[in-house]
Amino acid sequence: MTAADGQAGAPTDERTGDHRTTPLRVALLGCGVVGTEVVRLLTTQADDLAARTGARLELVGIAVRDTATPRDAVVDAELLTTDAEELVTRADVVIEVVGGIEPARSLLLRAIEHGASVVTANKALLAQDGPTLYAAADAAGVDVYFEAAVAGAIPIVRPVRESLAGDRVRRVLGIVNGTTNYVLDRMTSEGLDLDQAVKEAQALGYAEADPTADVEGFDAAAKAAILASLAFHTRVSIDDVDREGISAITVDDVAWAERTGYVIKLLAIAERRDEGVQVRVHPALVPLAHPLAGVRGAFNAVFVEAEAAGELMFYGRGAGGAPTASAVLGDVVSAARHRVLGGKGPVESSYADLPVLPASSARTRYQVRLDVQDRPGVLAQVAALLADHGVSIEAVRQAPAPLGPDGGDGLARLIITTHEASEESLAATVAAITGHEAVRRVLSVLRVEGV
Ligand SMILES: NC(=O)c1ccc[n+]([C@@H]2O[C@H](COP(=O)([O-])OP(=O)(O)OC[C@H]3O[C@@H](n4cnc5c(N)ncnc54)[C@H](O)[C@@H]3O)[C@@H](O)[C@H]2O)c1
Ligand SMILES: N[C@@H](CCO)C(=O)O
Ligand code: NA
Repeated sequence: MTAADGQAGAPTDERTGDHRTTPLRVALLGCGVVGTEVVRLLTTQADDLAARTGARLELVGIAVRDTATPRDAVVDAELLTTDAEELVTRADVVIEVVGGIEPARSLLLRAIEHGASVVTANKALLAQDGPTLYAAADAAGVDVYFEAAVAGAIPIVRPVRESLAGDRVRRVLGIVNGTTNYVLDRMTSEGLDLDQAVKEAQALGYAEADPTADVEGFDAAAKAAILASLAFHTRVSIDDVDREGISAITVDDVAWAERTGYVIKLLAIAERRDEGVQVRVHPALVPLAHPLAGVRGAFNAVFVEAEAAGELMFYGRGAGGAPTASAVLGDVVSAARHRVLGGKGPVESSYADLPVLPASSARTRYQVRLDVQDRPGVLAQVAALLADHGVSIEAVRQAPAPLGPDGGDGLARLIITTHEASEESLAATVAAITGHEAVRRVLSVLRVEGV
């Protein structure tokens, strides 16, 4: 089937307003949390989708691992197949919601070779090997769409790739992983420990098949790489992203954050510097007054700072079957419209080819929490260690250290917030502080962002 099939002169379906009577063949790969909701939308919105695209979207097959697995009633058992390789050769649009690198990559490449446009939610694949897919699609004259791969339902890929194509993006700062935001939120509001909160996120369908991808920041790093590539017209892979997850964050960290006017969030940060771009994912203290601090539960939010546009904020559901399926269907409609009316979606833009800078080039503020001997001169000695390393103090708070298993008597807790410092000088400072005889323990070192 070619785009020309649906152009002027084709008959119009009176009920739906279709410009053509030949349906577009849609193949679905994967029928899990997202796939099931994609089927539901394709089924329940069939007439509207036909009117919006100009052709009926006919689901011609659903590739699954096991056809005997019990499924939602919306899934027609007749459409199930375990032969994904065959299925992708007989579709105009292939939707991939299997996840992982293989066989998703081979199946998408095969679909493209056979002339299908593809829609994927697979950030892991795009962040590792997106350019291979983009090049294949470009050569075949078909589309690759991936709105669902970053921040689920939130329109963010399209705005960065298309709406801001005439501007210069300076910085992207986002909460792009629903699971970790949910977990940190539950730790903050309910005092749950990390494992309990992860189990809840899994039960709610937010977490990846292996929640390590969420907890250790791999999922957010993949999204950061995709966003950075789009924002800076430069190839950024997941290997370029400096990544730290939330597994070391304790209920104590979360409680102290709140006491000092912050909330802990896992942030994805992509910045344009004079020398190149810097992309990182890590937990950070966000001031309670900052709009990102109010992003609760599994919600996501992305700030984009562009030279002409100024600050933009995108907010909504970043995970879950139905929200993610919404983004998938939006892409399916775009790809299908091109099939009907001709034309093509955006291709990869990597012309700027900026260097990706190492993590050590990042400059940010830090908060260091430590217990010290409560005697004259200790605070001055600790302050001198920061000064020796060129790290400027913004604020110091002191409180009696809470009694712990090894006692708290005679100890004071210091919470030191710094001005901007390089990662290198901060690390050297913390090493010096840790080695000081009056310091009992350094409890945490967290970056402060969004100030
Ligand atoms: N769940 C979310 O909130 C969410 C949000 C955004 C993006 N995504 C992405 O969407 C994709 C799917 O996520 P999900 O949550 O639906 O995962 P899932 O684990 O619920 O579903 C994936 C399905 O694919 C099936 N599968 C695995 N290998 C297969 C193969 N070779 N052929 C056919 N089927 C196969 C699995 O059996 C499973 O049913 C992933 O790339 C994920 O990163 C998920
Ligand atoms: N596991 C991901 C799904 C959305 O990509 C999350 O928690 O945000
Ligand atoms: Na999105």
